[in-house]
Amino acid sequence: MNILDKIVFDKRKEVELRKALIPKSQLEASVLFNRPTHSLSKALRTSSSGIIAEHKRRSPSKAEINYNLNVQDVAVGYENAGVCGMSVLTDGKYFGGSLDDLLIARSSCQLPLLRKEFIIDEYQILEAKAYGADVILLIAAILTRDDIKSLSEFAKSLQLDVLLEVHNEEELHKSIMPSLDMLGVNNRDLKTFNVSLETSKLLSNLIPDEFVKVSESGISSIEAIKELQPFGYKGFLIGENFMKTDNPGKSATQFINNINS
Ligand SMILES: O=C(O)c1ccccc1NCC(=O)[C@H](O)[C@H](O)COP(=O)(O)O
Repeated sequence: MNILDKIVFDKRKEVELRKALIPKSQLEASVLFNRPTHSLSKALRTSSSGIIAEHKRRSPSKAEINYNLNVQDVAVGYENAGVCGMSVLTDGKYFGGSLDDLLIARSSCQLPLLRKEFIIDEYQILEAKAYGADVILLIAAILTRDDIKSLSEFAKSLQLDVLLEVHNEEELHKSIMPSLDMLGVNNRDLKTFNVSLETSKLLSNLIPDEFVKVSESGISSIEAIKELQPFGYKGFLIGENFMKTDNPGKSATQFINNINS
């Protein structure tokens, strides 16, 4: 079983337990559930940097990245740096994250927040809304076209933006539909962990113009951003490069200042 299959296998069991613990009606009745959301795709269209900065303690490809930070400091630091949005990993087992991280980020900043999760069930979208997310991620590698359609339409009905992630042409072709806002190309192969910016370049002209293009993973330099911009990318999801430092907000500030100089 590859790592992605293993994550999804574990996630199915986790979601069933979560559903038994907190009924949907309780999520729908929560304070944050009916708040207005902030659109990440709209913010990216007009942003000069397009940085979506991630909170990520560990990952299957890197093991530990940073356990010495608190989410509030990271969120405030990213907001002060002028990032366009923040991604919060909520998977516990493989990334050391939680829904509480999302809630703390929500209470700490006004940025559009992406729930970075392996979403396979509508219940997780209700959780995303109840814990303060503005955007959900759908990963084409773990979903059928029918799943992508029903989950994205459900997210849109809750005024959430949808970022659909692909890694190859086949995933892209099966996924394109009007209920998506952003198409993300993951430069990391989630089965082998190989990273190459060429993936974003190769797939860019296959993404229709109505979707905001986001390049994800393995971005660690201004040169990478400058290389990807001519291919139409407006969003750049960066995790480890900021999170491996003592002060991710400061790293993001320096990064953004260099993009704009
Ligand atoms: O990061 C991993 O090792 C990973 C492994 C398996 C599934 C997903 C994984 N990462 C999720 C992400 O997409 C990244 O956290 C995100 O794009 C930021 O990447 P990076 O800047 O390289 O930390």
